[in-house]
Amino acid sequence: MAPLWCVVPAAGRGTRVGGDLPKQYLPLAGRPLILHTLDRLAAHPLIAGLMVVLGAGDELWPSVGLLGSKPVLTAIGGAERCDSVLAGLNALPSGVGEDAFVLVHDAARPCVREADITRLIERGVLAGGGLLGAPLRDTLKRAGADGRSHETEPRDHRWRAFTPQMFRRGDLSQALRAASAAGVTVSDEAMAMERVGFSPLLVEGAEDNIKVTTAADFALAEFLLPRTK
Ligand SMILES: Nc1ccn([C@@H]2O[C@H](COP(=O)(O)OP(=O)(O)OP(=O)(O)O)[C@@H](O)[C@H]2O)c(=O)n1
Ligand SMILES: C[C@](O)(CO)[C@H](O)COP(=O)(O)O
Repeated sequence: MAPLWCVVPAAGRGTRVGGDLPKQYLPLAGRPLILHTLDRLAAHPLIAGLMVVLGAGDELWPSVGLLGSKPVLTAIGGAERCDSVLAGLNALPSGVGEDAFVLVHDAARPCVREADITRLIERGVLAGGGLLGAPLRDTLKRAGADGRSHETEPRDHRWRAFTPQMFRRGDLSQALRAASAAGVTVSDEAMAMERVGFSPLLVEGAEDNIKVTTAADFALAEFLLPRTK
């Protein structure tokens, strides 16, 4: 199989973490969070190159000092994650055809496992596209504005969505444009594809592929990093 490009949205502000710096540049085990993610992606034998999507006016990227033999390009993202992903897709090299599969992986998920990426690619290609995720394992409550549980919802057939997600470049670009034109902010690539009638394959991945979202997640990610190689 020909190696794929991976778009890495890294243009968020990390508001839920707080602080002055976007979370992707905060230290995790002594190095910027984003560097762990990019190193892991670049080391994957089925990944050809990285398209890192940065925030407008990002002055920190040059100091990241990513080393390696694979191409790393950058693009400027937008207000929402979906805008950033579309900007990254648009900026991919012309050699990446519309029919080529591309991966999208959050900069904020540094603990992704090589084996999970491989499984997503192998199964996703046959299915026309898919995403890593995991079935819900907890009882699910519907909360009211009063902070009380008003209903217990069925958890059957409910999955949490992770990244990477993988689709054909042209299909995903079109689906993201369609959502944007309709004024819908999709929270992941699969949602954009679902809206145009495609049913992405759910590929079960490790639950420790966490998204660093709050300050407390840094300690968890630091614990997980050496255990998820
Ligand atoms: N406009 C945006 C928003 C998010 N992202 C990226 O999408 C990934 C997942 O988003 P999330 O965890 O929500 O990051 P933030 O938007 O930075 O977090 P917050 O919502 O707390 O500000 C991150 O790698 C983030 O940098 C992006 O590229 N462009
Ligand atoms: C794409 C994603 O990682 C799937 O879980 C997630 O939705 C991105 O984070 P956000 O908080 O929705 O921007």
